[in-house]
Amino acid sequence: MPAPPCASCHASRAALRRPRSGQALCGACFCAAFEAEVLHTVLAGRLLPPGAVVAVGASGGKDSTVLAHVLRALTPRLGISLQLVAVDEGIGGYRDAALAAVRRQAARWELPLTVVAYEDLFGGWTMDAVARSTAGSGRSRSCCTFCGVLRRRALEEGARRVGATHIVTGHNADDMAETVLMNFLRGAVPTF
Ligand SMILES: Nc1ncnc2c1ncn2[C@@H]1O[C@H](COP(=O)(O)OP(=O)(O)OP(=O)(O)O)[C@@H](O)[C@H]1O
Repeated sequence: MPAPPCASCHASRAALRRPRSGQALCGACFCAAFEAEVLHTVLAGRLLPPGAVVAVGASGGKDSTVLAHVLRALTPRLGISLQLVAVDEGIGGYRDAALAAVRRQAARWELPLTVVAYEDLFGGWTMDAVARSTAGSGRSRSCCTFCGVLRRRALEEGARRVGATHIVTGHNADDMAETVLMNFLRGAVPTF
């Protein structure tokens, strides 16, 4: 069955159906609607005032890539400036490729990039070293816990180095749902 026409421009075929509204949109109209919603959210919530220096936590993944891309498009209307901050956790075979992606993005977008490495910040400790030291101690599952805490610290340090007034990350509803589910699985639920 052919895709329906775009509900916004009526000229192109729809590429997707928006989950909440059910609206079928083509790629160009979806991107325009998404950018307008982000702009409205930022302005209505006064999240990023004019003049803000915004550090974008850039992991090289899709969420922070979309975040940086959209904020860059909105920069003239918001009157903010952007800085990319990437954290190198020192996870061999994983973060190297992601950091290379962030470097390519920074070059394409002509945005300044600052990389903060755990190894430099935490006296030679990388996540690989943390994993080795916790392996066999029955605490190896807590690697993510260590990494989350250290990453927040590293992002703050990166933001401090570039003089940022705000930090933004690509956390979204999926991440929140994942956190809630993981807390349930660990038995970390509120007791009344
Ligand atoms: N190494 C990193 N350097 C800088 N920011 C990071 C890093 N890892 C995560 N972040 C920030 O935290 C957000 C959530 O990270 P998470 O690990 O949950 O990845 P994700 O939800 O898959 O997002 P993404 O697709 O951007 O990687 C990212 O969108 C990014 O803004």
